[in-house]
Amino acid sequence: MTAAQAAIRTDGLTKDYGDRRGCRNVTLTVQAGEAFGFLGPNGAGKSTLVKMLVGLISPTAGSAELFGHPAGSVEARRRIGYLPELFRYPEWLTGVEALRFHARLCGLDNQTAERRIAELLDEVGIGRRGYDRIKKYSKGMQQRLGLACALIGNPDLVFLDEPASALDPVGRHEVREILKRLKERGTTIFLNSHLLEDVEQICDRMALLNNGQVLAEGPIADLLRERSRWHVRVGGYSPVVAEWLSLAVDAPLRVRPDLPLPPGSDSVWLEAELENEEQIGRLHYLIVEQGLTLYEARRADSGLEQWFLQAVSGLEHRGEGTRT
Ligand SMILES: Nc1ncnc2c1ncn2[C@@H]1O[C@H](COP(=O)(O)OP(=O)(O)OP(=O)(O)O)[C@@H](O)[C@H]1O
Repeated sequence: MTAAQAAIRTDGLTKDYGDRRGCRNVTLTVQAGEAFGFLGPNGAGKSTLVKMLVGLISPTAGSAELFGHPAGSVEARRRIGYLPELFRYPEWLTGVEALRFHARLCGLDNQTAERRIAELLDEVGIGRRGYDRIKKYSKGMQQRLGLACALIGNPDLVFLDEPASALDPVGRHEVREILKRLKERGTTIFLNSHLLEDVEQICDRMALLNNGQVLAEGPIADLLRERSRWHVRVGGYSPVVAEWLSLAVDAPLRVRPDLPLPPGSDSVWLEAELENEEQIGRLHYLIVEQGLTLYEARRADSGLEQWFLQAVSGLEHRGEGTRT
């Protein structure tokens, strides 16, 4: 990819709020068409970075470009959509009126705006409720409206700051599907989220921010190629076989009597700490080879969740109190 094709390029981007650190020396590239996850504990500086990228606040130092244009410039803004983390729309408007307002801001003519609004009401699951006043919307409905507003101008790059935090599991699933469709259409997605499962399913690459600084960055698959915990349910278990399996895969294996079993089952759950995903294939093979029955196998945690917890454990989190 050439420099001009990068959707986002930051160089030493820094923001201080007086003596409080927002972001420090962030250098990142997000290629056009990529879905990029931006993770970090509360107060890490994620929203601060997004606000600089969309041009809502100015950096203290460093620079940022979107599609080769300075962040905040009209040329850059023309290509983006933004769903802020904390947003409120005027409650007396209907959802459709709020969307019309955003369509005007994006410079859409009336005909295009009405067509886009009808498409988006459907896509984000608001439907006919779009004609209700926003004051009657639940938080989840408001979040769906926010997503529609961010997408109204058919942006090349969309910044989503916690787009599913107020949604129930069905709503989260729907938003995930919307983002997957956007990605298929080639839209670049910058996703700030604490919902690690969403990041894991949608994003190609990610960065982890802590205390304003990037701790790790790369393809999710590479970052996750680390130790993971697996649960396998087997029949015909004996301690001797389990010990043999543990030696054969070179990984600790222990029984988990606390995990629920189907009624009447004489199977047991085993937990394996594996260094890499290849080991799980070998473990399955050996279980069957030893004459045990393999009923089910699953990853014990979201791989990303475990990675995140390990990455930030022992580090100082800024929380809301620590100064620069
Ligand atoms: N306008 C502001 N004035 C002063 N300090 C601010 C301001 N905005 C953010 N901060 C501080 O900057 C730091 C980073 O905040 P930011 O909101 O960017 O973090 P975040 O990673 O988005 O957090 P969260 O996950 O909780 O949304 C925090 O310590 C916060 O208190």
